[in-house]
Amino acid sequence: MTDDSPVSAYVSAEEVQAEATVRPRRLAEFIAQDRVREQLQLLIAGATRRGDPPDHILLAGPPGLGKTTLANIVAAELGSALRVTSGPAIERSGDLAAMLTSLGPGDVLFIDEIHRIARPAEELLYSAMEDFRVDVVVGKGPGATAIPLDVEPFTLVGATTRSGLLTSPMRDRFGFVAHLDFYTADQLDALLVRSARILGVELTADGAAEIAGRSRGTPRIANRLLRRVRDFAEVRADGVVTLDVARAALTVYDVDRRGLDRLDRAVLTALVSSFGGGPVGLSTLAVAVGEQPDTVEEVCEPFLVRAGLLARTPRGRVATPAAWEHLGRTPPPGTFGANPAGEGPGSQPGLFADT
Ligand SMILES: Nc1ncnc2c1ncn2[C@@H]1O[C@H](COP(=O)(O)OP(=O)(O)OP(=O)(O)O)[C@@H](O)[C@H]1O
Repeated sequence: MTDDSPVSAYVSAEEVQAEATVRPRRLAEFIAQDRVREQLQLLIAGATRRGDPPDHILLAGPPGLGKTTLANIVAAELGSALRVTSGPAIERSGDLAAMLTSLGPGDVLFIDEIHRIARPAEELLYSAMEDFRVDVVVGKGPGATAIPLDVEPFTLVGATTRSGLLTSPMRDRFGFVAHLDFYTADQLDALLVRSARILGVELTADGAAEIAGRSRGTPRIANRLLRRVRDFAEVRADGVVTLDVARAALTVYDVDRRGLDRLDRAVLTALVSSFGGGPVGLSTLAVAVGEQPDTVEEVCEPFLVRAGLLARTPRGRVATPAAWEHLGRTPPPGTFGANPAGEGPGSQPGLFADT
């Protein structure tokens, strides 16, 4: 899967507007993630009763699961203004200091990809989060002076797809950490019904279930597939998204019944057809599908592993029996997972392993 794939979890610039149309505005409209919703609701209600801004909030989880949406919702529920930036956009700590000192009382500052913030800016953020104060350094060398500036009490909402990369001083300053999980097909079904209503798309129950099943547990992908299927329904059918329309449309977009795209399937097919199911090293596998190892590792593999189709073993990548089955093939005896004691390609140590 590449960034422009219909099942990429990343959002393109053109999609921002389309996403905004269906973005839930209030906690009550936010589908699933019940535990996180309940915890946030308590946090917001408690703070509102006391008249203080709530603790700083860290939202962790893979792309497209609703972190930006929740940041917007927190501000809306508090009736506060939202200021938005991202870790990579904060190049100099002075930029962050300017942003912090211009916040109004109770504002919500959303920093997306907070794990990518530069170290000097991160250090500035510590004192802002803890003491509502920043020290701005003026001048250089021995003559440099730190000027303390007050920051209005605010709530920081940080979002990260890589919570493991956050430093512990950073993580410790968040009073509330929420981990977002992938959505079940039923939850995505409900989400699609809601989005279809907002977009004015007629969607049958089996049409919704078909799209939900191919959406890789991710709301962003579900909404995107709905838009693609709507195009197909309007151009090639009578506008209604039925099971047949959804299937035909998603075939055109190369998204299979489990949500795999062309590259995902190429990886599995190479593994099964060229390497007997593995184990095979990452770089060998990447060459076989004509992609960079990074793309295979970071873009395809997380979903294939989560879907139980590929395993990363110390000896290399291995297709699971489910992968063989998904490709309509029968795994030979002794294939990984099929016969733990067995023989066959999967049991030959080091075969094809290069990394
Ligand atoms: N629980 C939900 N209910 C309804 N819609 C949702 C939900 N979660 C996400 N969405 C929709 O999915 C899309 C992606 O969500 P969002 O932009 O919040 O994801 P994200 O986790 O911030 O992604 P990224 O990490 O890439 O910024 C949006 O259009 C949003 O409306």
